[in-house]
Amino acid sequence: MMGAGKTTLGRELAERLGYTFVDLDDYIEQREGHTIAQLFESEGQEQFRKKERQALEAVVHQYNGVVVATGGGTPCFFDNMDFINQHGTSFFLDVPAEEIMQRLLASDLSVRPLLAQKNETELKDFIVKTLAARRVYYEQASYTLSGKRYNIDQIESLVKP
Ligand SMILES: Nc1ncnc2c1ncn2[C@@H]1O[C@H](COP(=O)(O)OP(=O)(O)O)[C@@H](O)[C@H]1O
Ligand SMILES: O=C(O)C1=C[C@@H](OP(=O)(O)O)[C@@H](O)[C@H](O)C1
Ligand SMILES: [Mg+2]
Repeated sequence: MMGAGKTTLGRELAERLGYTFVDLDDYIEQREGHTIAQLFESEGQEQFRKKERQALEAVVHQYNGVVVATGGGTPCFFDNMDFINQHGTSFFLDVPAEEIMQRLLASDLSVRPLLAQKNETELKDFIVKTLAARRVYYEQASYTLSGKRYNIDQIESLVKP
């Protein structure tokens, strides 16, 4: 989910493993020459999801030994979750909604177009509802990491060949 810490943890895990780190949002922004917010604004979410899937495929083919931090919506469109699991080991960061809320409120909401311009009540409502709707996709991950803090040694041991 947005704010769960995929980008932060992914970067750290890649460093530990000596793998390349790719943040899928950053990758799309570089390919397209526009920010995620601009892409949502100019083309809408449906077109963004197509670009996101294309980027996912491109990353898988481009790198060998890569940690990918997807966007929070990536697993929930097309057969992306199957694609992810066919090509790697996946992790669902199952962070409590209350903690996600705190993290997002302390961050810049404008970079996440689905959250921009929401007040605190709307944000809370959106996170709880979206998390509930997306859980069915997220739970298809190879591993679920629950809670606010993770043991990076443990995660490393799950992916180390
Ligand atoms: N384990 C953590 N504990 C507290 N704050 C965190 C943790 N991981 C990430 N954050 C913070 O939460 C926000 C969202 O993290 P980020 O890695 O961008 O999440 P995501 O990529 O899943 O949207 C950032 O401000 C980040 O600094
Ligand atoms: O959950 C989502 O639908 C989205 C999550 C974002 O990534 P993060 O999960 O890294 O914030 C980004 O891909 C876009 O704003 C849409
Ligand atoms: Mg991210």
